[in-house]
Amino acid sequence: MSVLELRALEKHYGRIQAVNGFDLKSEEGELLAILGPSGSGKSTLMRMIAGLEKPSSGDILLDGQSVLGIPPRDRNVAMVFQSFALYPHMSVRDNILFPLVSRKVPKSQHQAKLDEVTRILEVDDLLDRRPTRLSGGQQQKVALARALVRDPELFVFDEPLSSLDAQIRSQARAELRELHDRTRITTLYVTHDQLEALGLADRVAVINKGRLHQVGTPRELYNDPADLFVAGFIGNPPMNLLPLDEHTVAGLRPEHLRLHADAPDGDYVLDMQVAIEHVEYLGSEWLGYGTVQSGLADIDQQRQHVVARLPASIEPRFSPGEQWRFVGARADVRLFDRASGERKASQAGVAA
Ligand SMILES: Nc1ncnc2c1ncn2[C@@H]1O[C@H](COP(=O)(O)OP(=O)(O)OP(=O)(O)O)[C@@H](O)[C@H]1O
Repeated sequence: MSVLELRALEKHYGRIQAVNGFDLKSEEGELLAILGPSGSGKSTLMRMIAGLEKPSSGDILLDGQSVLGIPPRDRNVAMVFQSFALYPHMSVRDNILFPLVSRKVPKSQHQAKLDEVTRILEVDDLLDRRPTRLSGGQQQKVALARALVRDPELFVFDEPLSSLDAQIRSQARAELRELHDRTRITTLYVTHDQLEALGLADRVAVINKGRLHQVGTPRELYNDPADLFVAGFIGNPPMNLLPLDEHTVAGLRPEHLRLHADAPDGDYVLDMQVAIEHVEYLGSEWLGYGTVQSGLADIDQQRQHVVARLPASIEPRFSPGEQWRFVGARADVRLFDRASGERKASQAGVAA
């Protein structure tokens, strides 16, 4: 088990700041997800860790030792790509053994390593086949076996599930987690898919435009986003972000937007009249969409949309075309500074 540490890591391409001063440290044996939208710097970061790209400044350490001077093949970092990058002309067996051959590990050790990883990944019956004849899920297992065979100190996964069908993705996710729990190899899991990051990782680092916005457990990110970017990115649909006054944006999860009529005596920070526009039934829940008519700052300058989420078991009492009074309780509302986007330290001081 190893600890990966990034210190003030930067990469710029001319004037583009692809990675902008990252400080990040994994725990030993942790599965740490790097989550960000397209162009946020995920690939650049990963390539620097693998040694394929040189940082502009800063340092990358494995177990306290800088790896910057070490060429990629000597870094004990195993990458698994979204394309799996298997060699089509080689059998599954030769694909799995390839890292041992290229690192000149004595042949006498190959069979034991092969047995070990094929048992863990349950690919014993695929060894004589060509990768092109395998399903996506099987190819993924072979790619994982090939990464595991060299006993890496660190796994770096680049969206390893994105080329799989939606149906087998959740199963593949569970298998990845199981593999991690069994091997406890420190893993960096790079993805733009929040479901994957939140569902798999011990902690998630949220990045955007080369900047690290927040590192936390999935629960911390969901309940306590550090800034407006994280608040607007995590959750589907994400937080309602509503201008409360000149200096403050209020964030409220769709499931916390409630009808005033259901609990008229609460301690509310948000109290709004909402015109219902449409209601969606999604099987497990209802989503109600509306626009705020009163109760916020700047309401006359721009339309403020809100989304409310209800469990499918509750029939919505509101219908399109109606106006209802909706509220957000103090305990549920998160406050952000409008200018900086940062979370405000205290919920106090805002009038209900
Ligand atoms: N070789 C390069 N030369 C110039 N700019 C680059 C280069 N590689 C990446 N960039 C720029 O750096 C920024 C980060 O790109 P990067 O590929 O790391 O993002 P990403 O999060 O992996 O995106 P995606 O999810 O779309 O792959 C982008 O603005 C990109 O255009």
